[in-house]
Amino acid sequence: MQFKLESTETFTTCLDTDGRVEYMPSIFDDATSNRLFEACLNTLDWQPDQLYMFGKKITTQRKVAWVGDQDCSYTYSGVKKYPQPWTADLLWIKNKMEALVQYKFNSCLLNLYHNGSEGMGWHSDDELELDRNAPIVSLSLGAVRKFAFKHKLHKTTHAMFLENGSVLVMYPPTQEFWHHSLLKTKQLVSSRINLTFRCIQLENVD
Ligand SMILES: O=C(O)CCC(=O)C(=O)O
Ligand SMILES: [Fe+2]
Repeated sequence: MQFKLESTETFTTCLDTDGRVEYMPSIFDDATSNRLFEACLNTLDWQPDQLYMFGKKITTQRKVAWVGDQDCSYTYSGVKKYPQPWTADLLWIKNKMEALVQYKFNSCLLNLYHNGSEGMGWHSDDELELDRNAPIVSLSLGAVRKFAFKHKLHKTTHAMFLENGSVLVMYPPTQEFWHHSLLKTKQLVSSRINLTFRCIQLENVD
């Protein structure tokens, strides 16, 4: 399947203190984004996420799929994950993202939000396995959703909408200083898939 990459647009800098976050809308046109959404939805093994909140195990409505090189494993919210193999579509997307930020990724965490009642709470992507010097590239497919950053110390917030086919890049040391969240909404919204391309340091993996 051939996909179209929109001509290069410029990044908007959303955050430039204690890290750097850049947003680029329309990396893929709508038709391509929709095809990629369907491809991810239909070809990956989606599982509920499991996390611990106040010591209690929670199973989310939101679904996750973890994809990566064979030797990658990853601890997410205290649970060890083994990756699914890359599909041709995901490898194609990975190459585009790598060209965009000039960095190589070995894994991708995908989240599927069925509607506005599903989101992701405040956190930072600072797991020990992650290469702290690598950017995290986040591609959004499907419904437009609000995403926000909150500074860990002075609690300043920055919010933005992540559109179909857009990319948000979080450069180091953003994760050290800021939490981020995908906010829930009472508005009627269709489903959304988010892909975060990450770089796992293999030396730290047992
Ligand atoms: O859905 C999103 O845009 C954010 C997902 C996220 O923060 C994560 O996967 O760590
Ligand atoms: Fe995150």
